[in-house]
Amino acid sequence: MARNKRAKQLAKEKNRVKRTKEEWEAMKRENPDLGQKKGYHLAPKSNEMFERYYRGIGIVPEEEWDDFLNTMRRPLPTTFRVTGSRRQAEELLKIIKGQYFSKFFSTDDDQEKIVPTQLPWYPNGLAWQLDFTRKEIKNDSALKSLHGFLISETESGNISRQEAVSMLPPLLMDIKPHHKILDMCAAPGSKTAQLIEALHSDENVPTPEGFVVANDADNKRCYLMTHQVKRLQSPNCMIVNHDARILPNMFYSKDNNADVVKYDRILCDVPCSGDGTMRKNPDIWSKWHVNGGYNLHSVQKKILQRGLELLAVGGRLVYSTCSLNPMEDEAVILTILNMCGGAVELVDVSDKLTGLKYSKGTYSWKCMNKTGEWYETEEMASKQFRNQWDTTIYPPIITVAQEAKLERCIRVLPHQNNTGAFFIAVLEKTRDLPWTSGKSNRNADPIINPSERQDPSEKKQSQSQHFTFGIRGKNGSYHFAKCKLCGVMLQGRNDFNSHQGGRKHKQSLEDYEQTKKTGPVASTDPAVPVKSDTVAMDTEPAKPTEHASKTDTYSSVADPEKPTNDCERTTGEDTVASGVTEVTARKVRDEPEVTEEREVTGEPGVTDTAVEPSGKDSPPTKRQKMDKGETTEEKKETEQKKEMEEKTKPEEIREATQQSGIPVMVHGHKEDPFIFCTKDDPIWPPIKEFYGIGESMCVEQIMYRNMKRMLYYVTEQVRDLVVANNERVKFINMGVKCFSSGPSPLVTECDYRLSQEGLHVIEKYVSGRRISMTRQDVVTILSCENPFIYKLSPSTQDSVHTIAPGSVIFHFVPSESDPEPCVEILFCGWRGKTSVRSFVDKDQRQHYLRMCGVELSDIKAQVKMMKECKNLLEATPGSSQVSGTETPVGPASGDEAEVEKWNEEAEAPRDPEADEVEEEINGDLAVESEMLNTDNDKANDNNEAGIDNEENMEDDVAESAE
Ligand SMILES: C[S@@+](CC[C@H](N)C(=O)[O-])C[C@H]1O[C@@H](n2cnc3c(N)ncnc32)[C@H](O)[C@@H]1O
Repeated sequence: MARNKRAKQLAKEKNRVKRTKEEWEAMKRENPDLGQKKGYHLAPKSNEMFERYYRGIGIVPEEEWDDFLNTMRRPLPTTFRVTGSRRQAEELLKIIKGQYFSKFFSTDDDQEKIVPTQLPWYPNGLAWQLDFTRKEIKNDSALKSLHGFLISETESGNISRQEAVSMLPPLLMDIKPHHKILDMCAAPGSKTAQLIEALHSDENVPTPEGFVVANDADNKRCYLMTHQVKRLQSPNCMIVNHDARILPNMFYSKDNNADVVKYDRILCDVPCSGDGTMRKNPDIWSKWHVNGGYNLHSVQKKILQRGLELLAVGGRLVYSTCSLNPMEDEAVILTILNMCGGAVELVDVSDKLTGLKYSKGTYSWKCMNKTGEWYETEEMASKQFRNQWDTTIYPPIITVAQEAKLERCIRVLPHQNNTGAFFIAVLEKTRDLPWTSGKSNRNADPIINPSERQDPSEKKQSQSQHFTFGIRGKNGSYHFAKCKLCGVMLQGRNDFNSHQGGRKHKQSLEDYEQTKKTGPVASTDPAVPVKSDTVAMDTEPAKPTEHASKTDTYSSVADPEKPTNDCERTTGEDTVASGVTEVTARKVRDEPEVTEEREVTGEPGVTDTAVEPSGKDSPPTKRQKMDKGETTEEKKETEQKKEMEEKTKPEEIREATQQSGIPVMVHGHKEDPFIFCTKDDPIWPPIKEFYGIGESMCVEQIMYRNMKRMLYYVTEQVRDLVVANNERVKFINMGVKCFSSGPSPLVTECDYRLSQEGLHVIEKYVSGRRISMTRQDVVTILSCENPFIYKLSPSTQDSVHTIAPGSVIFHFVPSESDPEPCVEILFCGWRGKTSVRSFVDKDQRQHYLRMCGVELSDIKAQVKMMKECKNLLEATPGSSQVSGTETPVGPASGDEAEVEKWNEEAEAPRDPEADEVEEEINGDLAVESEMLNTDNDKANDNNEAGIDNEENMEDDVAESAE
């Protein structure tokens, strides 16, 4: 019987796919370009099911529907925000406005111009939006150079290209430097980067004591995030790799009685169907399926539930999705709020969003099945639909939604601000959750399944004693009830049956009794802020149409100008949505299979519900998994785990630990261990001596991996957490690189060189090997490959001569007489016998040159001219000294100084990473630059650097245009 059903369903599904293919073929016939050319923008931007669903549930007011749909079909504008220290950000913004934006405003024809728009709700005017297409980038030189500029400054960590709406959740977290922050689903890390920036944003607190734990379940995406986070150069961040639903507790020390870490701020940017990103990822149009939202509802609830467990009382959690779907948004929030019985509240953040247009969270929605039938209650739903999905997807009665203050949720619709769509709910925990006792013990970690710690003999509770009944369905059964003790709203038979089973309910009862003994937490009912008679109404369920109109549109400030150009965009965030899309697509594809297996097992009640935290809403046990069949995601996870276990050899690690006597940590597959230096580590004294490092720098905060080639620095708090939790938490990455090994015959005392990445963190401890310089010196060093010391200003030369060869810190502090831009510049370099050089990568170098007022874009033309001159000279008979420049390496013959310099530099160690980049930057042209510069003209030096940089920019632009 079950087999027949399965066969039928498969056939049906096949037909559906076939029809879609046929449709696709037909479209291809109509448009021969479709699918032929590279470029996803040719994907069809319509989906009947999508339109039917979203028009039906009413989150978009009818009169705005066309505007909504048209905007969804347009490409997304480019947005970016300026980051870094306040001073640097101000200066960079001046450059952006002066050198780049001004070109857009200078209209010399009647053509519609691109108008950069400031995002009014982003602090200090540091976020901007531009509406342009790739074609426009190609054809417009101003756009091209702006694009190159954005790419370069993004790499150096001074600009973040991020979708506008994606900037909202971190802003609403109200982060302070002492906060312990958790990002539960963090990859690829655009919001993590914003969280780190926020942690470091108070310039009066140079070393924040807080930290960011950035987690993602996908190991590969954790590595993507590593790159993103590295740009921020923060010693306060750790990347970990866990399923957020069962994210392990961290403890403050290894001591068995140690407190569990509770976070002050948590970002729960859950995996979602991603239909809010269709403007950026048009392929979602064809993949979208109504089941996507139902599928993800359960995992979203579990992640949010775990987040709230890990949140400190008084702490704030921001839940967000880039989905429009109430199943993934309000339904998740409401379920979990109900489960928390008043211990968690939605926060009104409307005063923080001045200038942003958005819709309030909706009180109601409807469920649609894949054939387009609508269900407003669980009772209305077909048996198959009921069995297939969680009971918590159905809309609540209006009073419940009102009590939960669902209107405090924020839904940004694309046409409101010309952005992607987004949903945000800001939650605050006012007391311990009903099913936790406040302090977890190690064995109860994670608290995902409190029910399993219950004595089964105590399960039975009297129904009437503990529940207030709500609405009675047509068949006479209650489809709404509220637990008097824990305040949980129960919707439908499944919830009710499982709740009255008393697992979680029993836990709440214990908490209640405990509260009565130890003193009041709340003045009245311990967990239920709601008057029970509010819900004890035997009335008809509220009609969804009543609620749909609750979706008010807000515009607290005058309408910001909205660019309306039809355009395409490129952002650094593409990877975010691709991950999301993957999940969606996978889920939708998996759907018939999962359904079938549930039916085959004959377990209609197997749907996991978040209202019941005990058991059903917890991640499935092994047994359950076998019964239900794992989803593709879970299978992948299991495979990853297996792979990791195979690659981790505990015996070897134990042995290494015993031999070295220092903590050895093994995490993640293919991971080298993280090893922290000890106080008497032999690695440290030569470094300390050579660089004049004070006692205040704690060697135990220095970590290395494998061969001790690179030394990384973390804050004390991060170090303590890593050491205390290395056996339970899978750490992927942390720390900023502060030294790298590179022995040189010129320096016998110390084999380690300073690294630019961690320089700003450790420089305050370094008293030796610092060279103060003028701004012109900075330009000289950054624009020539190995300028002679005599090319520097006299005062700088004096300073250089007091220091022996080796790694150094170059430091420029602007004085009042220095022209703008006026910022402090600090970078690593090398003092050779007769020359100096920088160890700064291409993008950072460009950034510093800009911060010195060098206009890279204008240099290009000059260098082009120089190149032409050079070619002309080469073609001229008798110009032998210039033809020597064709030799890419080695000095020009006969020039003594050049020969000496060449010999010396051959001895100088090079940073392997910097080398790669520098070779790319300098290449033959830089060598040419030195050769061409026979007259020591510094201006020409700068120009040469300019051509390199500009050419690299062009490459970048070309790459991203690909
Ligand atoms: C919407 S994306 C996060 C985007 C990210 N916050 C950002 O701003 O760049 C969702 C992420 O959740 C991850 N994910 C999916 N299921 C997860 C789970 N059970 N636990 C933790 N992460 C999960 C995915 O790998 C994906 O990277």
